[in-house]
Amino acid sequence: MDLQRPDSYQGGAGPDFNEHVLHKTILVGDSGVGKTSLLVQFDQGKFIPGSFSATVGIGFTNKVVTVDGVRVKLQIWDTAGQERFRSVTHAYYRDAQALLLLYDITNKSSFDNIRAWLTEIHEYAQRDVVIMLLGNKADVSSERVIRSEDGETLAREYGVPFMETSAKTGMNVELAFLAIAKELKYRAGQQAEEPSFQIRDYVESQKKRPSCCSFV
Ligand SMILES: Nc1nc2c(ncn2[C@@H]2O[C@H](COP(=O)(O)OP(=O)(O)OP(=O)(O)O)[C@@H](O)[C@H]2O)c(=O)[nH]1
Repeated sequence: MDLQRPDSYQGGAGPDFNEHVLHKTILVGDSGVGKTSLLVQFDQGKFIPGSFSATVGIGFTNKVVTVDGVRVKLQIWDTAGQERFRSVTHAYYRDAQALLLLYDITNKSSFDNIRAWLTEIHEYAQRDVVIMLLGNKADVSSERVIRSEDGETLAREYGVPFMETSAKTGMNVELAFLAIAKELKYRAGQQAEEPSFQIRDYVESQKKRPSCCSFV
């Protein structure tokens, strides 16, 4: 796949600015937090229950999201969370415009490792990469060990948007990708007179809404 850099990132682009541009988005986080499941839910609207099969290497899915009447093409890369694949996935950070960083609300170490993931992201990714923190498996309330407030606090500390998701029920899955697409669209087409788009404010305002998005 030929990844194109969005020329319009310099600003001043017209309404079709990203019609042929793939915005590279990467899913990262510890093994088992639900990266593959989140992508399958977003792409196919389904959850495949059953035994856990760890991702080997890396793969991608293309998806078009319509935001404010504009088609935004996301190329979403699903990485392997296991330590042994880390050097492979680092190589992909450099071209990423957005990173969805996941932990599992039922797994404390996956949350504790978020700081290390953010250190890696700051080391290998572009300085202006869009980062969103997701606390996944929010449907498993009986096994929750990380409170929503803890996710909020960590996200605030790093200045990134946060939401809890469930790849099983679909809760906030579309919203997470839509918010990323909106931010990327805003950055690509930014005009001096345009009101600024704040992804964190947008996420906060949309979190509670049952449905929010339009996909093609
Ligand atoms: N209940 C529940 N289970 C989930 C959810 N997301 C993922 N799972 C389960 O958690 C396990 C791991 O999910 P994966 O999507 O394979 O995790 P991953 O992050 O891609 O793992 P690696 O490929 O090793 O990095 C699987 O058994 C999934 O069915 C969720 O939101 N809710």
